[in-house]
Amino acid sequence: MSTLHESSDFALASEKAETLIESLPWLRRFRDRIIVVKFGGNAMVSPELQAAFAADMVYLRTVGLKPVVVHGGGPQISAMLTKFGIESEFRGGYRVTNTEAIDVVRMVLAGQISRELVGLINQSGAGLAAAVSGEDAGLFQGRRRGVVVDGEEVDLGHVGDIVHVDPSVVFAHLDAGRIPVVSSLAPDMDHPGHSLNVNADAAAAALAVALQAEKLVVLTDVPGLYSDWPNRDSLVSSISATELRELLPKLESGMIPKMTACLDAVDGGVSRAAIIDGRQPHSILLEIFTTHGIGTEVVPA
Ligand SMILES: Nc1ncnc2c1ncn2[C@@H]1O[C@H](COP(=O)(O)OP(=O)(O)O)[C@@H](O)[C@H]1O
Ligand SMILES: CC(=O)N[C@@H](CCC(=O)OP(=O)(O)O)C(=O)O
Repeated sequence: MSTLHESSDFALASEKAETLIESLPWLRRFRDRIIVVKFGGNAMVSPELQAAFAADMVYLRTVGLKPVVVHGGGPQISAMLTKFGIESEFRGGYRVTNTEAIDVVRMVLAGQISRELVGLINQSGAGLAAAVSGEDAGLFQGRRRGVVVDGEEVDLGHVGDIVHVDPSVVFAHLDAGRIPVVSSLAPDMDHPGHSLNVNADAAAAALAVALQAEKLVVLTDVPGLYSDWPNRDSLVSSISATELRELLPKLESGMIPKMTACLDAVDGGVSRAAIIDGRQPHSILLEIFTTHGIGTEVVPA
């Protein structure tokens, strides 16, 4: 037998009901809208968090939104490269990817992480998830890029930008009621038969623009963008595209591709972009369905 503690149970129940009611305008606003969700490798820190993420995607789809997942896997790629004895380094936030490394990148992204996420989503919502690599069905076309670090041009090897997106395959999955899970690889359009390693933040932004998504949400391992990193008092709750453009040259490492992606998305017509803490279970539900959201939001203008 269990007993009721009337006042505390009542308060807790009221709080839960208020949260549900708070979600109502957001359920209306986002109904039938596409949300691109970037799930970073650093946010996939435990099986529990991955399972919570998968359940969140099923929740979003079930209440009428259209989530599209773009996953990362930086730390997992690094671990596999180490296992194979292949060296890799990051320059300007991007992995230098030689001919040996690109095979490992593809194996980890499309062969391991994508499969795991599809499996987890399908455990929560049978048959909802479908894996799509950027190399499939003409989804992405890429072009090699270098990066300028301290004024010097650095060759990144098989690393590229997405220069063309054909989102038909993603729309087809969405129309069929599925949750597409996209890996950030692209065919190298200048070197047929070769693949490019695309930063997953950049891939998510390019896809969000092509789909004209309502929102891009990036899950990572910090609560959001710090304007004066690593000063923990400088967490930004909202920033305009103009302010972000000014801040961008002062940013470091992992935040450079992430904030560039948010800026590209908003400049490309996506209404909003947000960076949130993927280590907090169900953070995406709080971001989408509460008035103040969490993390850092990037807004146009
Ligand atoms: N200004 C900043 N604000 C927040 N995090 C920052 C900043 N500058 C650098 N970082 C680093 O960026 C990391 C997130 O990028 P990254 O490691 O590439 O994550 P992910 O795997 O999610 O893409 C954070 O863990 C943090 O260490
Ligand atoms: C060019 C480049 O750096 N590609 C990334 C692709 C994976 C990725 O972006 O994963 P996260 O989102 O977890 O960082 C890499 O090789 O790590």
